[in-house]
Amino acid sequence: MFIPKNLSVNEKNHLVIGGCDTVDLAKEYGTPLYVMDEEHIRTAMRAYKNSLNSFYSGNGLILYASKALSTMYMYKIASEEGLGADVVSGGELYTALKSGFDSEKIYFHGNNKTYDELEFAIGENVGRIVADNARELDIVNEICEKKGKTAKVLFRIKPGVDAHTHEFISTGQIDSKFGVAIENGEAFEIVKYAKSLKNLEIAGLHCHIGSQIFSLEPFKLAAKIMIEFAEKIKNELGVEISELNLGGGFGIKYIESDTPPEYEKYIEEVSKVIKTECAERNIKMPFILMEPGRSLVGDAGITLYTAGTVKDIKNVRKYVSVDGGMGDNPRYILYGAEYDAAIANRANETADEVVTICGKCCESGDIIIKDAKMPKINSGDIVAVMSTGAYNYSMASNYNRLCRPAMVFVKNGKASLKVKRETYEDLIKNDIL
Ligand SMILES: Cc1ncc(COP(=O)(O)O)c(C=O)c1O
Ligand SMILES: N[C@@H](CCCC[NH3+])C(=O)O
Repeated sequence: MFIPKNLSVNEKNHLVIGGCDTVDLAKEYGTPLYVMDEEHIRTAMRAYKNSLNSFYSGNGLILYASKALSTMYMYKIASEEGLGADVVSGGELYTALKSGFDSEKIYFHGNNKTYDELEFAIGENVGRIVADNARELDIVNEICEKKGKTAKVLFRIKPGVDAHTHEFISTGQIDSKFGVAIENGEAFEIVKYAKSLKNLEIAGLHCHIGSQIFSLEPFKLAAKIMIEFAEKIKNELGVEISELNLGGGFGIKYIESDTPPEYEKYIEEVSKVIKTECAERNIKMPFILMEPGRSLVGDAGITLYTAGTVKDIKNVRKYVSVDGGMGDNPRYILYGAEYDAAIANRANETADEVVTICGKCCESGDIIIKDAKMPKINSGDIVAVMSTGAYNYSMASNYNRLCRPAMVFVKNGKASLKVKRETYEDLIKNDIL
């Protein structure tokens, strides 16, 4: 059982986050409940920014990869902290804009942006379109022609780097649906093609090699390959990039044995590679973008559940069912993801049982933690699952017509509701009899 550093235990033996007693939170807002530690998020954002200032003279911008947790309040925090945002759909873009986010600082991603989405993005003057393929360039060019605008584009490049992460979240290799590869010449061809389109301005290159990565080596290798490619298009096409976007992917601690390096180290090392490679190849040092998602919000969040059925199948397994599950956290069923948990109302008890914490959906794979080492859990206990801030709410579903949980942000002992709990009415609001 591992309790992240930003959590503590109070005199009632209750788990505390952002100065708030989690048992009180569960009482006031109900369960399941997503709880986000606002100060922790802001501190992580500042750490990224400060490192960029220290190691790359501030010549860059941190973009919040909002797919990790896309809510209006999250865009507000990112904006207040001076970050840009990476959005990947019309829906994320709409949410960001509705929160008042500066469209100039929005980078629009996606491997299959629709015509409508691109028209929306260009109409709203998003800062950059990160172009995935040649078809998309044609659409962007056509929309710009119609609107009398110019779009600034980056190209999503597959640098051919193995990120050593789960197959489903590995994206830098040639066999990936995202972007164009360097190794088969497609990347070169797309830059050449873009040059021929009159309503585009080539701003630079982008890569993203995967997610939940612990080793710095793949990031450094990707940066090197991207600068080599920048040199090639400069020499052979006369295209000089002004921006290099290195994506996100930085891993976080979900369980005790996870050991992510500090992001300061990551930015320091990658900056060194860029400086050296640019100097050697006579390339102008590009404006750098980084797109962390998980590492900004992942370990800032916990989910509170109420334990219900406890089923001890002698000599087989003990199951504790909670009032949520794969609907609010599908990461076990998708990736076999591992989590740690505590009993919020008896936080300091010794973990001397092995139990499987499962959800209430009609799927045997609806598990949150398999074989968790926990103190004895009784019906009615509040179970707090750690590090659920990223890719939980954003990937939540209404499977089995469960209502998506509420989300509160906590800070200095105060909680503020930022996403309301869905109601049965919400579930049927688009149904037609
Ligand atoms: C293009 C792009 N940028 C950034 C991210 C954020 O990744 P992470 O949450 O692992 O930092 C992703 C998701 O993997 C992505 O696809
Ligand atoms: N959703 C994934 C990561 C994919 C990141 C987006 N490309 C996860 O929960 O780990």
